[in-house]
Amino acid sequence: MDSVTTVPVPVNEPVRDHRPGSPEQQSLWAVLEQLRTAPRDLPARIGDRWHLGSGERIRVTEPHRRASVLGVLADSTRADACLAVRAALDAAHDWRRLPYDARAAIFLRAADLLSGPWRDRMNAATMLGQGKTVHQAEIDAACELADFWRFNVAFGRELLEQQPAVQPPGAWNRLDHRPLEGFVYAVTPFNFTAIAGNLATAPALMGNVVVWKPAPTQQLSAHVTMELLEAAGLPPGVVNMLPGTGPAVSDAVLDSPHLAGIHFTGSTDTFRRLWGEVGHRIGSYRTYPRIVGETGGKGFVLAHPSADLDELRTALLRGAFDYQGQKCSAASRAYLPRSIWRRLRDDLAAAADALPMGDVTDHRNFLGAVIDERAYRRQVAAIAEARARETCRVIAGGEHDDAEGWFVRPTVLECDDLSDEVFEREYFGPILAVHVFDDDRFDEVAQHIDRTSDYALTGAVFGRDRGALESASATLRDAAGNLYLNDKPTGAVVGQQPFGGGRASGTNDKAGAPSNLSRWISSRTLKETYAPPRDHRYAHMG
Ligand SMILES: NC(=O)c1ccc[n+]([C@@H]2O[C@H](COP(=O)([O-])OP(=O)(O)OC[C@H]3O[C@@H](n4cnc5c(N)ncnc54)[C@H](O)[C@@H]3O)[C@@H](O)[C@H]2O)c1
Ligand SMILES: N[C@@H](CCC=O)C(=O)O
Repeated sequence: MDSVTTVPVPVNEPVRDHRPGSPEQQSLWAVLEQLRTAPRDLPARIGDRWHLGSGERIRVTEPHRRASVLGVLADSTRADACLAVRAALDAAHDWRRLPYDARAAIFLRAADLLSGPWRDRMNAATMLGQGKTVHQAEIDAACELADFWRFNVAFGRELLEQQPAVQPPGAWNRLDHRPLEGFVYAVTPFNFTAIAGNLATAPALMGNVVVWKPAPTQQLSAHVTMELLEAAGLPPGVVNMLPGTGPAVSDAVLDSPHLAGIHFTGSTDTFRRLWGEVGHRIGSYRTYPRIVGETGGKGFVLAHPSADLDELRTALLRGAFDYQGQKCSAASRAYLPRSIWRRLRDDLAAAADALPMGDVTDHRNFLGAVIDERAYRRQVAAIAEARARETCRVIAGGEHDDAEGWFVRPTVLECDDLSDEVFEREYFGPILAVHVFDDDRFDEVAQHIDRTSDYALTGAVFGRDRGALESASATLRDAAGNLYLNDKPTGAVVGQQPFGGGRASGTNDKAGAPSNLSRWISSRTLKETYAPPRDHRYAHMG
C-alpha cells in the first residue's frame, strides 16, 4: 500500500483488580485449574515446526509447590540452534520486505488478543510458572506486554518518519531505515513475561528475524507467548524459540557470521559473558552486532527527615517484597534518618512479618516463593552471613522453608557498616538492607550511595523538603537510570517511565522506547540529485 497512514495512538492497558468474587477472578481461576492438571510438553519452535529435541529434559514446576510439574522442555542443543538460525535466515527475505504497517498489524492484533481472550491463559501461566500473585501477573503478563506491543508500533513509526532536516534546491535527501542484516539473538530472564515477549518482538517489528532463548523457569508463559504470536499471524521463522539453559545455543548462535544483534535482559554476569564471547569472535561477523542488555540492580531508597512515614513504609514494603523482591528494580537497600527510623522501625518490622506468603493461587497472599533452588540457596546464605556479622541485625523475617516450595520470609536487615556487602550485592530476593544515619548527614549519604554499588538501575528519594529532593536528585544523577521521587522504585509503565539503567545495570537503551527500537535498524542515506554538474572544474580555478 502506498498511502501514508497513521498508526493508532497507544493507551496503557487498564489493570484489572481481580477482587474476590469478581467475574475476572472466576474466569482466571478456571484456567489456573486447567494448567495445573494438565502438564504439557514445552517444545522449541523452529520455523513452522514444534520440536521437542533430544536434549536433557528439564521440568517446569510451581515455585510455591515444588512437586507440581507444569511441563517438560528439552534443553536445546547446538544442532537445534543451527536449525533455528537457518529458519530465521530463510524467513528474513519475505519479512523484511513486508510493509511496516503489515508487521505492525500483527503486533497490534497480538496485543488485542492478549488483553482479551488470551489474558487468562497468559496470567495463569505466569502465576503458576513464575510464582506471581494475580496482581503481579496482571501488571506484567497482561498489561505490560500489551503495552509494549502497542507503544512499540507508535515508536517504530516515529523512527521511520525521521528524515533529513534539510532539502536544498536540486536534490532530495532521504533515509531508508533498514532492518539489520542477519538475525537478532534474544536472551530473556525468568521474572517478567512482558520483558521476554518484548525482547523477542521489538527487533521483529522493525523487520528483523529472531532466535529467542527464554529462561527455563519462564518456559510455560514463553510457550503461551509463542502460540499467541502465531495466532496473531506472525509468519513461521520470524521468531524461533529455543527452550533451555543457553550455553549450547550460544555456542552455535554466536558462531554464526550472521549474528546482527543481541537483545538481552538478565544478570550482569551472563551479559558480560555473552559480550566477551562476541568480542572474541568480532572479526568473524558480517556486521558489528548491536548489543543491548538490561542487567542487574541494587535499587535504593533514600529518605529525608521530612519524609511522610506512611508513604515511606508502603513504598519499602511494596518496593522490596512485591514478587518476592525478584525485580531488578526492587528496593533492596534503604538509607533512613535516625528520627524517621525511631518511629518507623517497629511498624515496618511488624508489617513485614505480617505479610501473608504462600501459594499464589490463594488470593489472600501478598507474596509467593522465590523462583528455584538456586535463588532459595542464595537468600538463605545471604541471611546467614548477615546474621553472623556483629554489625547486622535481622529485624524482620529471616526464616525460610523449602518443604513445599522455595519460601523465604520477607527479611529486613539493619546494618551499621555503610560498606557492608548487603548494600552492594544483588540477592534478587525478599531481603531489604537498612542503614540508619544521623539526620544531618543526608547529603553525605547521598554521595555515598552514588559511590557504593556497581549498579545504577533504580532509586527513590522520599521527602517533603523540595530542596532536599533537588539536591539528592542532582547528586544521584548517574546512580539510577530510573529515579523516583516520593514513589517506590518498581513498577515502571511503558510509555510513562522508559526503563533501564547504566553502569553495571546495562546499556540503558530503555525498553519500550524509541531509543531501543533505533538499535534494530540500520539506516541508509539516499541523496538524489536532479541536475548533476557536468564539468569537474571549480569556480576558484578561474
Ligand atoms: N535491568 C532490567 O531491565 C532487568 C529486568 C529483569 C531482570 N533483570 C536482571 O535479571 C537477573 C535475573 O534474571 P535471571 O535469573 O533469568 O538472569 P540470568 O542471567 O541467570 O539468565 C538470563 C537468561 O540468560 C540465559 N543464559 C545464561 N547463560 C547463558 C548462556 N551462556 N547463553 C545463553 N543464555 C544464557 C538464562 O537461561 C536466561 O534465559 C537479575 O540480575 C535481574 O536484575 C534485569
Ligand atoms: N520494569 C520493572 C522491572 C523489571 C525488572 O525486573 C519495574 O519497573 O519494576
